[in-house]
Amino acid sequence: MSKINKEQIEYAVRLILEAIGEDPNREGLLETPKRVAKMYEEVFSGLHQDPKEYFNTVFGEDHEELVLVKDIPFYSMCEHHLVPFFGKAHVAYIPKGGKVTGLSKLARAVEAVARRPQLQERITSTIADSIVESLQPHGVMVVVEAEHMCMTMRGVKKPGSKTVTSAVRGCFLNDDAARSEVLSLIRDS
Ligand SMILES: Nc1nc2c(ncn2[C@@H]2O[C@H](COP(=O)(O)OP(=O)(O)OP(=O)(O)O)[C@@H](O)[C@H]2O)c(=O)[nH]1
Ligand SMILES: [Zn+2]
Repeated sequence: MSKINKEQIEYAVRLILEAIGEDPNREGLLETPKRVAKMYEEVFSGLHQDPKEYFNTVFGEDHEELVLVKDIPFYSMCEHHLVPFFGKAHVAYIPKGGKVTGLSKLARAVEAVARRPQLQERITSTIADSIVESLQPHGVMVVVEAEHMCMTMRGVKKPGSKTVTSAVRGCFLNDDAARSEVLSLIRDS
């Protein structure tokens, strides 16, 4: 069963509609609280997932070289305004001791972390730390680039501006060449 209380969301959405001066009983809005509740259940489903659970299965592959999954699209909700921010995550790691995970698991972890009220910095560091804790690799590097709707459709109104965050762990911290390699691979399309 879902841990998200859809009835409570529906009630709250009705209140918001009233508060902005709308009539929640007009035909076009009758189903809106239900739709919003269903949408929130989906976009906040990551709150009840642990990204580390995706790394439970590992292949005993003897590859201690770079693995990079880049351009993983994600959608998240800014925790300050509850409007979307979205972009791409790039996840790199150097496995150790045969702990090589499935490539799709890296994308699943991004999804689980993004589908919560979030900050871009926290998405970036949570992904990196989950990989460190689960796979104990030589190093991890996560780069996230995103456009924040709270900076484009409202407030400072700067459409097209992008925020880039990175989290660097393990051997990448002391290895400029390895960091540059990841960055240039991310840039090459
Ligand atoms: N660090 C960080 N800040 C974010 C993120 N998403 C939104 N913000 C910022 O959170 C801040 C909230 O600022 P406040 O002054 O409390 O809220 P506000 O009056 O709505 O701010 P404005 O957006 O400047 O109108 C804004 O500067 C947003 O740009 C994020 O992922 N990381
Ligand atoms: Zn915001």
